[in-house]
Amino acid sequence: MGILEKISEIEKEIARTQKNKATEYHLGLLKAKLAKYRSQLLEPSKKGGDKGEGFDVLKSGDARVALIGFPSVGKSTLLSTLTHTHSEAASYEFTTLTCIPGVIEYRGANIQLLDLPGIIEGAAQGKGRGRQVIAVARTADLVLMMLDATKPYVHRQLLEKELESVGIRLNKPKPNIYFKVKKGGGLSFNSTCQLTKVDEKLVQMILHEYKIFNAEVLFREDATADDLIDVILANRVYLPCLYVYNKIDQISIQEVDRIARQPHSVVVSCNMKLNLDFLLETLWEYLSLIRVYTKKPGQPPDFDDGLILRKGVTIEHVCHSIHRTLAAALKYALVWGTSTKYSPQRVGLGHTVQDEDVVQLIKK
Ligand SMILES: Nc1nc2c(ncn2[C@@H]2O[C@H](COP(=O)(O)OP(=O)(O)OP(=O)(O)O)[C@@H](O)[C@H]2O)c(=O)[nH]1
Ligand SMILES: [K+]
Ligand SMILES: [Mg+2]
Repeated sequence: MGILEKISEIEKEIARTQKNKATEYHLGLLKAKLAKYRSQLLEPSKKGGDKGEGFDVLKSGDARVALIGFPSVGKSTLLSTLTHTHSEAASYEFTTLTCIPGVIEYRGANIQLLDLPGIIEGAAQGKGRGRQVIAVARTADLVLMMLDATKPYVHRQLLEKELESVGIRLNKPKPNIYFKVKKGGGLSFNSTCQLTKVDEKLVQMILHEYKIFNAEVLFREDATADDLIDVILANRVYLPCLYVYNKIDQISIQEVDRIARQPHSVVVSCNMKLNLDFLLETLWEYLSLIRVYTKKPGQPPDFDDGLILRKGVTIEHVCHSIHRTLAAALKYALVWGTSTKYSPQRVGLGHTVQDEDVVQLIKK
C-alpha cells in the first residue's frame, strides 16, 4: 500500500471512530500514525526534479510574506498593486505558475511579498503545484491567506486543512511541552498543571509509535495528544496568518461588515484599491515589526533612516544591528518614547524598546 492510501485508510478510520473515553487511546494512536505518514510525504522525493523550477526565490528584506489562496482570488492583482513588480492577472485559473517576488516598501521596511500559484484541495498531496507552494509558505514569516469574499466560508477551512496537514500551524503558539529523548531510564512523565486531555498511558503509547522508549516529557499546559505529536515531530512551523478577503466590491456592505469583524481578517478590494492602507498597517502589526530611530548628541533624531526590528528586542539588539562591537562598548542608552516612564530615560542593554522609540547610544 502506498503512503497516500495508508493516509486515507487512517483518515477513514478516524472518521468512523466515535470520540469517547473508551476510544481515546485508539484515536491518539491513529493520529500519531497519520502524522508520521504525512511527514514522510513531505520529505523530498528521491526522484528529484520535483523541487519545481521558479520556486527558489532568495529571501530578502526585513520580512517575508507568502500569498496563499485558491486560483483567481486576486493574489497577483495584489502583488501588482502593492509592489513595483508586475504579475500577470487574468480571469482564468492558474494564471501564475511560479513564485514571483515583489517588495512592499512600508514605513521604511522592505517586506518581501511572494505571489504564488493558486492551490486547490489535495495540494499537500501534490495536486497542482501544491507541494512547491506549501514549501515556500514554510519559509515565510507570515501567511497572507487570500480569499474571495464572494465565495463560501468553507474555502478558508479547506486551505487551513491543507496547511495544517503538512505541519504549518497558523496563529497558534508552540505547545508548552518540554520533550527530550534519553539514552535510557524509560519514560519520565510530569506536568505542572492538571491534564484533562492526555494521561501517562496515552503519552507512552504515542511515544512507542515513534519507537521512543526513553524520554523526559513535561507538560507545562493542558495540551492535547496532537500538540504532543507536533512536539515529537519537531518539524512544525508556527506562523501568523492574516485572512484577506478580496473583491468586497462584489458583496453587500452588511456582508463586508460581518467578515471584517472575524478574527485575523481584513477586507479589501484590489481592483478598487479599497482598505489597502489598513491591510499594510495590519501586516506590520502581525509581522511584529517595529521601527526605532537613533540620535546623535545635540542633534535631532534621524527620522529618515529608522532601524527595522522585531517586537521584544532590547538595546543590545539595537547595538548589534548598527555594529557588532557596539554592545560591548556601550555605557548606557537614552531612550525617548513609549517604552520608558520618563523621556529621556537612562537604560542598559537589557531594556526592551518599542515601536517609534528614539535611542541615543553613549559609549564608554
Ligand atoms: N471584482 C473584483 N475582481 C478582482 C479584484 N481583484 C482581482 N480581481 C479579478 O480576479 C481575477 C483573478 O485575478 P488574479 O490576480 O489573476 O488572481 P490570482 O489569485 O493571482 O489567480 P491565479 O494566479 O490564477 O491563481 C482577475 O480577473 C482580476 O481582475 C477585486 O478586488 N474585485
Ligand atoms: K487568475
Ligand atoms: Mg496569480
